Amino acid sequence: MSVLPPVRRDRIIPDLPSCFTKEAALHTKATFNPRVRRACQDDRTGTVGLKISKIIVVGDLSVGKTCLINRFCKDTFDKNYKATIGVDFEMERFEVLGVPFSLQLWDTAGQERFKCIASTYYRGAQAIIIVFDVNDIASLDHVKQWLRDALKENDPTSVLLFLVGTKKDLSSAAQYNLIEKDAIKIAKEIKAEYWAVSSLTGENVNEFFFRVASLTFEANVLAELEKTGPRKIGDVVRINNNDTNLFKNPKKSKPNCCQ
Ligand SMILES: Nc1nc2c(ncn2[C@@H]2O[C@H](COP(=O)(O)OP(=O)(O)OP(=O)(O)O)[C@@H](O)[C@H]2O)c(=O)[nH]1
Ligand SMILES: [Mg+2]
Repeated sequence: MSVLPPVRRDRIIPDLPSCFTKEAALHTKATFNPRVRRACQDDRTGTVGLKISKIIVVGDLSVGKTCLINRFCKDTFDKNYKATIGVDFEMERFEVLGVPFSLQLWDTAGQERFKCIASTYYRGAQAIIIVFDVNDIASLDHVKQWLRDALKENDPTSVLLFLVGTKKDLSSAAQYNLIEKDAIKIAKEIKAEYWAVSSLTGENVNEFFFRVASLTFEANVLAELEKTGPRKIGDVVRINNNDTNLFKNPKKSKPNCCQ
């Protein structure tokens, strides 16, 4: 018997959503991998529907990490800045190709004094979302450092990377185009998929998280098929095995390493 309510209708993903730009995408295929589609049709997705995929969101202070998550999960926007202390998380349940799929979105602190608390929660991520503010070039310059820190706790060969520019509403088209060039260059260097969003207007926020859910789901199913059958040429498996069981409550307790 299921202990969970049905997935919200606006969290159902029947097709692979498009990338933001083909210039910096994890892949540019129009549909889900055929093996994944077949596995979903034939009910051969194993434990994928029972697990939670951990997604961590990192980046400089005040770039808009919390607002991004709140826009997607609660459809709210707060114009007042309240620093995240350590970490927080939200759960989002989807249905992808008819299979239930859950993401745990970990919102981490960008402020230096809370970073050591936050970094203890980096481990076991299936995707890392690195956030910068499109109006603040310094926050883009710090992206690689955030990635280095997050990868200390994760397997670089299996984790999916996303680079997200926020506060697009505050930028003129000319300013935005300028920083986009640099951002796409960095996204390509670090092999991340690039997105630009506004949590104030909601522009691209749902599209972005649907893409994160879809690509993480696809990687999970491919990893599951890898366990149960022979690999076929052309399949890309990028996932680790640190997912959490859906029926266990993640601990929110905070370590006391920071003063
Ligand atoms: N105009 C505009 N303001 C935004 C947007 N996203 C966030 N902000 C504002 O930027 C400030 C910081 O946002 P937060 O989401 O709290 O930033 P954060 O990255 O979580 O910061 P830390 O928790 O300290 O790491 C707030 O005043 C938000 O209202 C956006 O898309 N557009
Ligand atoms: Mg925050």
